[in-house]
Amino acid sequence: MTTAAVLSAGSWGTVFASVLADAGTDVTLHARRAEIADAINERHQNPGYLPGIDLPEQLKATTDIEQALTGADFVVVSVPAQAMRAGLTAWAPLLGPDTVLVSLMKGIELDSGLRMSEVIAEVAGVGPERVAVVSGPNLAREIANRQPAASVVACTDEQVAQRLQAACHTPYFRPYTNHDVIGCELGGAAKNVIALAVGIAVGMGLGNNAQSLLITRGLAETSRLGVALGADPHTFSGLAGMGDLVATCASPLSRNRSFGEHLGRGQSVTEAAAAISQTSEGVKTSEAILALARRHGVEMPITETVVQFLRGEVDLGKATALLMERPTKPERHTRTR
Ligand SMILES: NC(=O)C1=CN([C@@H]2O[C@H](COP(=O)(O)OP(=O)(O)OC[C@H]3O[C@@H](n4cnc5c(N)ncnc54)[C@H](O)[C@@H]3O)[C@@H](O)[C@H]2O)C=CC1
Ligand SMILES: O=C(CO)COP(=O)(O)O
Repeated sequence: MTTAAVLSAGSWGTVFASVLADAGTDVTLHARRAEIADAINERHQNPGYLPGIDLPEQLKATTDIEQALTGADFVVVSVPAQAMRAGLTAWAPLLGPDTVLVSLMKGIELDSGLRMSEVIAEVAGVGPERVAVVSGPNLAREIANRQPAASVVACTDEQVAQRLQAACHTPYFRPYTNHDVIGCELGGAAKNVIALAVGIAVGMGLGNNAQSLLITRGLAETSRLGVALGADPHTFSGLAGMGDLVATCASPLSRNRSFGEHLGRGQSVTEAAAAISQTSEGVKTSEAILALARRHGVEMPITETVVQFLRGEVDLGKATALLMERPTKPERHTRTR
């Protein structure tokens, strides 16, 4: 039987662990707090993150990281992107020699500009063939309710991707394999920044035309950066690109979109963070993506405006003007700029 450890028991970690359990994988979920592990083991619930959701009875939880990691075929990491390096540095000595590490995270590391799979490979000292990524339109609460969803399992090693695909395929969760790790990860991280922008527009009372503008041009600037980083451009019209962007930007369940809505209604970044209370990766990842774009000479006007607004350099009116009053241009260039 395939075995997996999932670190840790936040929204998506808990739900993806449930998907693995429903797919017949033997899963241990690592929780930092004993009351979460107890609630999962005794009542099959994680009320702090997923109130009212019944988790699979076969899903086990522990606060003992060694117990979680020992013998795991897959170690699935789902913590805030900026906290991942520190966490994995502590866990790395406990990993088995053949363990495959799986990232569920949709963020870029702020200091280094590295994607999560790159940080994992660096910290764990493993090659890219032992690191996989799961990314797609996967709002945790919908999947917790076993509503149909699809996702992408990306790895440079097709056989590893297929093993993970089998380990998480259920009647309600349909994973596709993909070899384009760069594109899948960038699509997941960048859509959080665009979801912030869409949320801001919604909070300002702007309509569907403005939201569609941000989604469509957001995808265009994401694709430009992706191509510059070596991604396959087709990935951005797939589940991990357009698919995730549309689901996140359209859904009130998205923390990033909701965070943006608070900002668009005039709240500060601190007030919005307090109101959301869960991970909104786009806030810090916007800075990381803008730095990457500048390094590669790629223009990302929406991301740049989100960053300026989050820094308090422009207000809502100026941010809107910055985007709308840019010099006009053809919709599609063959160059990256
Ligand atoms: N929630 C969702 O619908 C989805 C989330 N993701 C991604 O999964 C990753 C994790 O997100 P969620 O599980 O939703 O976040 P969350 O905020 O619900 O949970 C974060 C988890 O990380 C743990 N953690 C470990 N070190 C931490 C630290 N230093 N600071 C704070 N928490 C720490 C927390 O205890 C908690 O269990 C993010 O990168 C997110 O973009 C991806 C797909 C869907
Ligand atoms: O990644 C997600 C859906 O695919 C979840 O988005 P949020 O992190 O904005 O809630």
